[in-house]
Amino acid sequence: MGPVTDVLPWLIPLLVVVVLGAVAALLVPRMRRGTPPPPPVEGVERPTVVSTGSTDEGAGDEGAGEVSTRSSDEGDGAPAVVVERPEPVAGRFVRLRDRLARSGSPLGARLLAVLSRDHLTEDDWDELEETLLLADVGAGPAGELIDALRTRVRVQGVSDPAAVRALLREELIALVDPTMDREVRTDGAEPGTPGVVLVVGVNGTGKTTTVGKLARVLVAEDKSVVLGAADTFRAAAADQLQTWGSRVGVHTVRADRDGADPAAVAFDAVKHGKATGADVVLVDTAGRLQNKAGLMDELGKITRVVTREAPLTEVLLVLDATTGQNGMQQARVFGEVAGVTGIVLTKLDGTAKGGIVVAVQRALGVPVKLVGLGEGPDDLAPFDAEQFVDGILG
Ligand SMILES: Nc1nc2c(ncn2[C@@H]2O[C@H](COP(=O)(O)OP(=O)(O)OP(=O)(O)O)[C@@H](O)[C@H]2O)c(=O)[nH]1
Repeated sequence: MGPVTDVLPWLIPLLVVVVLGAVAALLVPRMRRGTPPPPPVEGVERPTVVSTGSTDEGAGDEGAGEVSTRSSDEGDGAPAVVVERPEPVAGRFVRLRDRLARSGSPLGARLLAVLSRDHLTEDDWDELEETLLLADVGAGPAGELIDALRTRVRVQGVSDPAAVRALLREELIALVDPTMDREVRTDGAEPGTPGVVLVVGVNGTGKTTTVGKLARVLVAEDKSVVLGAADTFRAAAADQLQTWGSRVGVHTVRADRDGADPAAVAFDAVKHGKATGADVVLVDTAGRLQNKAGLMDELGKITRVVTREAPLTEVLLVLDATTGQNGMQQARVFGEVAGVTGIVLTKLDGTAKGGIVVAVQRALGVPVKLVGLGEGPDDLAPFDAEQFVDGILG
């Protein structure tokens, strides 16, 4: 064989590898870019704020809903991006409620253990009250529950464990208050405007995660959503939010530098949502609680600026259920400065402090609307008083 025929068997595969490499080098950056930026919004001059889509991966890997493909809808010929289909909202609390009873010594089990004793003594009633206080129900509501139970046990002469359990269930439901309106307001307040949900709370409570999970709830309800990354204080917060959004094909408006004006980002997000006919804009904020005046300035400015475009329809305060009385203090400050209309209690999974639901509603006079029951992307559920009580009774 001649030199050419000697070389051919390895030269051909080599050429194929080189050509494939060149094609991949052209395509991969384009795919990474994912959903292209939205059309420019008239009247927005601030060059510091840019709108970007992304196909990043990895926000909370557990329990993702079904995966489907949907083409990016901007029509510039960009390749299809993979988006997830979030789990339906109906039935979420039932799926997740067992997690309420999973903590070391569940509230319901401890209450029932005392209530099932024969002839309840003063000490037994004190023990019941103490159990409620340890679960962060708060002194007022705990006293009310004990008084109501004592009266009913005495008047009705209840001793059968099933009947005692039924009484306790009724009284706990009354305490959580099933009559409160827990709907998250996501419909636009005026024709042609999106619903605008401002999400506030201290860093680390699960605020950004909650905005991401809430976007999935809305997508599961076939709503079109825009996210505003107005937490410009922590560099990674906007990336984290964008990652959540991109997993369900939701666009994020964010600043191109750390420390940009949060109000400008919030404004641009709402303006973009309005211009593109989105149903809902969710705005994540930084919520640094260094002092009340600073917080009031920041949230006040965001509210003023955003409402030039569209009225706020909901202000959700995110609270970490595991922080007990500290959380209550934060709740009061935010309640005073931010006009909170609903509470999201996160990390209710695996805490014995479920009573915080009652305490925080009393302190702020607004309902718990959503609860976080895990780190999975669809572990956020609309709150329901009866399901909650059944969860803590186990
Ligand atoms: N177990 C559990 N963990 C949660 C829940 N919600 C959020 N987390 C976790 O709490 C941690 C903090 O969440 P983030 O969303 O980053 O908190 P943040 O309040 O936005 O903090 P910043 O972005 O710094 O403002 C993350 O590890 C979340 O996975 C929940 O309902 N249950």
